Amino acid sequence: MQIEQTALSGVLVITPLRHRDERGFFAESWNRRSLEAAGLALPEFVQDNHSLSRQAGTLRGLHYQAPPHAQGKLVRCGRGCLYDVAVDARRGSPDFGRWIGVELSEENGRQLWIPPGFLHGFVTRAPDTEIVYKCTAHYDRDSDGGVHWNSLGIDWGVTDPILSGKDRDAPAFADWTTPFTSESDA
Ligand SMILES: Cc1cn([C@H]2C[C@H](O)[C@@H](COP(=O)(O)OP(=O)(O)O[C@H]3O[C@H](C)C(=O)[C@H](O)[C@H]3O)O2)c(=O)[nH]c1=O
Repeated sequence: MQIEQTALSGVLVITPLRHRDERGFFAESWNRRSLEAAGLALPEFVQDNHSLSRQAGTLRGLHYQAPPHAQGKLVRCGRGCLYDVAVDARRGSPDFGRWIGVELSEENGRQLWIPPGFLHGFVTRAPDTEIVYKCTAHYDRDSDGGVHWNSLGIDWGVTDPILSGKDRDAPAFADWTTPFTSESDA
């Protein structure tokens, strides 16, 4: 397994080892003991999510859950290809408002660890793309929120994505008050 830092402190790319043979491959997509042996102790996960987006150019984001329901997410692409984006939303952070994007695909097997306190979104780069991700807090509809995808200068590679009504109407980052007041509050 490989663990790589990104330009955002705390956001990591984790790539499990794939054991390949003539049938295909086998990989341990999640193994707490292996990560801890590599010096990475992630919080406990309590919920797994799975969504399918039928068309390329589908954008879901930028989403968060406010404290005390803030979610850390370990994201991977089970089928297809997507561009996954994390934005630091912690007002106390030197990276506040900064973003990174990573291509996750069934081919590259990469995973993105996004700690609580970050906005999360992705845009699909292939039809019938499936995302699966582990969350450190349960879904809480009342603390679920969003920021407009096109209000942070993120280069999504699309100009007219397929969006939910919620995402189309989300507030711009500049007009939004983050609920994450410091790293400890995330
Ligand atoms: C997130 C969630 C949603 N739902 C229900 C609520 C709606 O009836 C339906 C679709 O929800 P939504 O439109 O919020 O789904 P996405 O647009 O994929 O939202 C997700 O996309 C971004 C990328 C994320 O990181 C979040 O996990 C989440 O915000 O599933 C649940 O029952 N449980 C859940 O955990």
